[in-house]
Amino acid sequence: MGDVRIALAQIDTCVGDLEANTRSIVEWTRRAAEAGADLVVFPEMTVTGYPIEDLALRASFRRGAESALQATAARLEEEGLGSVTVVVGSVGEQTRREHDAAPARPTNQAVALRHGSVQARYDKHHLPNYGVFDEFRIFAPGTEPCVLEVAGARVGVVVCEDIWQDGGPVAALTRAGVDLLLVLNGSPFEEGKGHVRAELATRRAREVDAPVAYVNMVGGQDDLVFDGGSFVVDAEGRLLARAPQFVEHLLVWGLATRPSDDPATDRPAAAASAARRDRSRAQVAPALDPDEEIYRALVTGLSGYVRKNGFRSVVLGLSGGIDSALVAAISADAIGGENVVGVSMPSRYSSDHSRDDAADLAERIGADYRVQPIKPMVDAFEGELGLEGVAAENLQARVRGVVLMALSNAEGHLVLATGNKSELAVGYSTIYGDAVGGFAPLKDVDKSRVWALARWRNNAAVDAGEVPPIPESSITKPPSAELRPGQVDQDSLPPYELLDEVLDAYVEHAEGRAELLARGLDAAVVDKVLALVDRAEWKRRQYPLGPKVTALAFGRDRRLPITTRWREP
Ligand SMILES: Nc1ncnc2c1ncn2[C@@H]1O[C@H](COP(=O)(O)OP(=O)(O)OC[C@H]2O[C@@H]([n+]3cccc(C(=O)O)c3)[C@H](O)[C@@H]2O)[C@@H](O)[C@H]1O
Ligand SMILES: Nc1ncnc2c1ncn2[C@@H]1O[C@H](COP(=O)(O)OP(=O)(O)OP(=O)(O)O)[C@@H](O)[C@H]1O
Ligand SMILES: NC(=O)CC[C@H](N)C(=O)O
Repeated sequence: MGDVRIALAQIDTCVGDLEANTRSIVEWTRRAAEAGADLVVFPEMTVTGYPIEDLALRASFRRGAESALQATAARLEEEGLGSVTVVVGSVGEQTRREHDAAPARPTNQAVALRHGSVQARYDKHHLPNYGVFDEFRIFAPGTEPCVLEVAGARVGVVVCEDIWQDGGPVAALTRAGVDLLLVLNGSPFEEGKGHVRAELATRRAREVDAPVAYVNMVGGQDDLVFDGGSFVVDAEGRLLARAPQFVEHLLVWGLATRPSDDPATDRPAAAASAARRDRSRAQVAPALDPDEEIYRALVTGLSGYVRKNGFRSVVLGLSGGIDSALVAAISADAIGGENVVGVSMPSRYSSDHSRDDAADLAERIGADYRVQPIKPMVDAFEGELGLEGVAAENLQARVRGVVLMALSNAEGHLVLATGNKSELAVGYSTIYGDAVGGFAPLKDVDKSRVWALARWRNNAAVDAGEVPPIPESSITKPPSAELRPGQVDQDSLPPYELLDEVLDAYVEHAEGRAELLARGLDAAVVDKVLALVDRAEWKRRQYPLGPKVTALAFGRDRRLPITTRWREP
């Protein structure tokens, strides 16, 4: 047996775009073939995109995916790529037993294509059903392991969650003996997850006593961001190759084995670690700094959402504050500053510096900057309705929401909501006001991190010899909604540093009041924050979606009843 060249095609698929996804499979297989690959492996559910949620339950969708898969096999052969073994993911159907009256259930499938036909199919065994995943609802689990023969090597195939659980297919492959374990992944990004994936791969590599090739998808899909970062570890878990994060990439690596009648061991020679060594000089992309990683995840999430939903531009209100400034900078990095419409909407309480900072920011990022005073509109509403207090304050935010939605309707921009995770936690936004929009880039970023990301982005610009996008005063000024004279957030909220500490314990770690007090937190602060968080559940449910970047994002990760009388004792 000679060298087996393996290509990990880290691509960006779009859910439901069978045509584009399969075109991409052919294109990246061509690149892999040019790089001399015997085997090219794509991410989880390549043909359909991931996650497909209840599309899996539509027979018409499953038929469409299967015919796209068959057409891809034929096209690969027609284009002279048939000798490469191509492993892709798709939606499959459970093999039905004879006399089985129940309709076949969908499966999350890996499929090996070669010479124009399907060589093997593997159904994912372990279906994740926690956090953002609901795979038990839509898929039936597989029961059989899968081993491919590629250029004389035995290649085991599993899908994502299969390596997160003990037993099942990895145990079966250990018994069967493999030279390589392939893992097709749709593993959503969250802070620090790279280490977890590497540890898991190491564990499974040692278990099967063979290298593990882990290929992950890249790109944004609704509230999920896929960061790529595909990699290969050897049988001891040492890193051999790693793709960069947040970009499509082809990672090529060579597995070399000695002849199959290895006398050094009585185990199947193909599975013996002594019979394997890595001869590749594949690249190892450097790991990213934590702030850069999150910033780039946000950029990827936003650009994916904009592009895949057919938008070309975004619109947002520029207040001169840090949240809108950071969202504008992320937008400029995602789709180009010229596609960002920033609107300053001064009210009677807007300070001069907030307008200057908004204009300065827009100039720095090259945005389409507009000024739309809202005073006449607010006055008209106030006069007609006779409003005062909170009702009058919120009117300003609501008029701004109307202006942004009007620009969206008239010119086709996606409206961005600028709220951050801390505000979302305590309901500190005006519903149907600054909470309007289609996408909320900072939804999973707490206020402390908002400042850190702004500083990171500005420093990165300085390092690159560019103009920092965010005006320094937007970073240093005290946060204010400017809904009444001299208002600052800290009139009604604890300092953000303290607020974020309480939120981290209560929301992210689901600690109770007693545990919070045991941390030494002030009882009055704890009681206030918990009451605000509990009361704001309904507001969060109506908030636009935004990219998940932490272990626990509001939305699918944290599902609480809105109507509940439970309060922390
Ligand atoms: N359980 C429930 N189910 C359905 N609806 C419920 C509800 N509880 C209240 N409501 C509704 O919610 C309304 C109150 O909510 P809402 O109208 O939003 O108003 P509200 O939450 O009372 O006030 C908005 C707060 O956000 C602050 N803010 C506003 C704008 C920007 C920023 C910022 O810094 O970014 C901060 C502002 O200073 C104020 O403290 C009620 O009138 C009621 O209609
Ligand atoms: N004068 C304004 N002109 C345009 N948009 C505004 C204005 N004031 C508020 N907004 C919009 O409403 C959002 C809520 O901002 P607000 O100033 O109330 O609080 P914030 O959370 O501190 O946000 P920021 O840090 O962006 O100021 C802003 O991010 C911005 O999109
Ligand atoms: N698609 C999957 O099976 C992903 C599940 C796995 N726990 C991950 O987050 O990577």
